[in-house]
Amino acid sequence: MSARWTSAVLDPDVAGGLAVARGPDGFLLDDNGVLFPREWLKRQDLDILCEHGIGHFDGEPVFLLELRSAAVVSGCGWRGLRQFMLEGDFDIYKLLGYAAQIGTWAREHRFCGSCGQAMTQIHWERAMHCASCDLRSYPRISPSMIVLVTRGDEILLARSPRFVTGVYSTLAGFAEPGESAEDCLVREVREEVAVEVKNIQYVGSQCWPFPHSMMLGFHAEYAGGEIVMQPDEIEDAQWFNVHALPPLPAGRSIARHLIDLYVARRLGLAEPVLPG
Ligand SMILES: NC(=O)C1=CN([C@@H]2O[C@H](COP(=O)(O)OP(=O)(O)OC[C@H]3O[C@@H](n4cnc5c(N)ncnc54)[C@H](O)[C@@H]3O)[C@@H](O)[C@H]2O)C=CC1
Ligand SMILES: [Mg+2]
Ligand SMILES: [Zn+2]
Repeated sequence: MSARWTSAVLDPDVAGGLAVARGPDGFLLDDNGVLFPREWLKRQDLDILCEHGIGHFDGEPVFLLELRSAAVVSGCGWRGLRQFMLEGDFDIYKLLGYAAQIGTWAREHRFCGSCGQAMTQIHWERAMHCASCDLRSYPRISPSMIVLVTRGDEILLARSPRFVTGVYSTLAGFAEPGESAEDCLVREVREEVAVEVKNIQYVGSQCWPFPHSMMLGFHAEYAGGEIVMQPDEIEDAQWFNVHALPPLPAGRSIARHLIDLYVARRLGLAEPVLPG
C-alpha cells in the first residue's frame, strides 16, 4: 500500500480502467510508463494467460494482463521488476510488485493441487476456487528472516554467489514449518556462518516480491563462535567495521535499512526510514 496505490479485488468482467502487462521479460512500458488504457492494451497482439483486477492507482481501477509469452508492441519495451525496485517511482514499484505476486500465483494455481481439475477466479476475494472439490488457493507469501548481527563497532556481512560482484549483505533465510521467527533466525545464522546470537530485536518488515517473500527484519548481538561459512550458500563472510564497509545492497532493501540504521545509531547520525 502507498499514498497513490491500494490493492483491491476487481471483477475483470467489468470494462474500462488501466492495465499493466507482464510477460517473461517483465512489464510492458512506453514513454508514459507501465499503465496503459486497458481496452487499448487488450486490442494489441498479446498472448493473455489470465486477467486479474488488482487495485486502484490515483483512484483509477488497475488490471493485470498475465501473458504466456513475450510480444512486440510498437513503441513499447519490457523492463524487469528489479529495475523498478532499484530506481524510479516507488508507488509504481509497489503496484508492480503486487501485480507480479498475483501473476506468479495465478500462473501456478490454474489447476487444483488436490484433485487436478481447472480452477476459476473468485471475484469477491483473492482466491482461485476448485468447483470439483471446493478447495480455495490464496496467494503464496513466504516468511523470511533477515538479521544484522553486530559486535560493537563491527557488523557481520556475507556474500552469496548470487549477489552482484563485491556486494556484502545481512544474513537471511526462509522460515520452515514448526519454527517461530526467532527459531528461524537462530538456525539460519548457525547454518550460514556457525555463529550464535543473543538479544534479538525486531526492527521492521518489507514485502519482497522476488517472487513472494515477506521479509521480517531483526537486529541481534553476537554471542559466540568463529565464522564457518556454509558451502554453496555463502561465498564469503566477514566482520566489517562501521567505518570501513564494503559495497552494500540496494537503497530500498530492508538489508540496507538494517545496516544504515545500526551505523546511524553507532555514529550518532539521523536514523533512516524503511521505505514502505
Ligand atoms: N529485501 C532484502 O533486503 C533481502 C531479501 N532477501 C530475500 O530473502 C529470501 C531468503 O533469503 P535466502 O538467503 O535466499 O534464503 P535461504 O538462506 O533460506 O536459502 C535459499 C534456498 O532456500 C530454498 N528455498 C527457496 N524458496 C523457498 C521457500 N519459499 N521456502 C523455503 N525454502 C526455499 C532454496 O533451496 C534456495 O536456494 C529470498 O527471497 C531473498 O531474495 C535476502 C536478502 C536481502
Ligand atoms: Mg540465506
Ligand atoms: Zn479440486
